[in-house]
Amino acid sequence: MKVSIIIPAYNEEKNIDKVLSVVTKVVEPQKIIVVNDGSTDNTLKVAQSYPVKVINLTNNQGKGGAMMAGVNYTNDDYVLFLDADLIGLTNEHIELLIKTVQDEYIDMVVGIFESGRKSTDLAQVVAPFLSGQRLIKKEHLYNIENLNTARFGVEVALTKYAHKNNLKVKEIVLKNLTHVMKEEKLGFTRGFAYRLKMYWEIAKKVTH
Ligand SMILES: O=c1ccn([C@@H]2O[C@H](COP(=O)(O)OP(=O)(O)O)[C@@H](O)[C@H]2O)c(=O)[nH]1
Ligand SMILES: O=C(O)[C@@H](COP(=O)(O)O)O[C@H]1O[C@H](CO)[C@@H](O)[C@H](O)[C@H]1O
Repeated sequence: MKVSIIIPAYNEEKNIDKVLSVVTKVVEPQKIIVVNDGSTDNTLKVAQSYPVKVINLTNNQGKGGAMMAGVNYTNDDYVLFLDADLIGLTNEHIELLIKTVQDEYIDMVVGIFESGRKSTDLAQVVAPFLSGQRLIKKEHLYNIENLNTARFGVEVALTKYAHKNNLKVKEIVLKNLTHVMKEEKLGFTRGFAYRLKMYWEIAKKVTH
């Protein structure tokens, strides 16, 4: 089974090291694709300092657009999406995600944070279908309309497609994993405003 890891990254210069230092030890470098989504910080430079493929989008496309840029680049049959701001990622997490698809012929595996931090654990208990950590058979992605413009609605679009088409989906627990929250990245006011924008992008996909 051939899997590429796709990491969409927008202004993650402070966070992406923690992810790339782990994935580059587990997976062959040519299988790792970082998509710099028009960042205005040094994300591009940091990503380029690792032995990975870096796709540089000069304008911000939103998360869905960045993910699909990676999907369109790879020839592998499966793609594993990981957020660039994970804290506590280990090779066991990556191996578990890949092994689950391999052993159980699952179409999509969704990784859920547990015992990472109370706030992020809770967010994923409430809305596991939003998780950015997921491995999926690439062919499905071409059947879903407008993923590249879905921005933060991309996970809802994937979840809805999976449900409608009776895909085999499995949620697995990723222990001791969390991520940097928007308010931590941007400060409370800007972070909260960005969160509301994300909810709007999600809501548009829920109702569409
Ligand atoms: O326009 C964007 C917004 C986000 N991201 C990336 O998508 C992932 C999830 O975004 P974020 O961490 O902001 O969302 P959260 O997990 O806080 O909801 C991260 O790797 C971001 O760098 C992106 O590539 N383009
Ligand atoms: O879990 C959530 O409610 C949101 C927000 O996370 P935080 O409140 O910033 O920890 O994060 C997820 O949702 C986004 C939209 O589906 C995904 O793109 C992110 O990858 C995911 O972490």
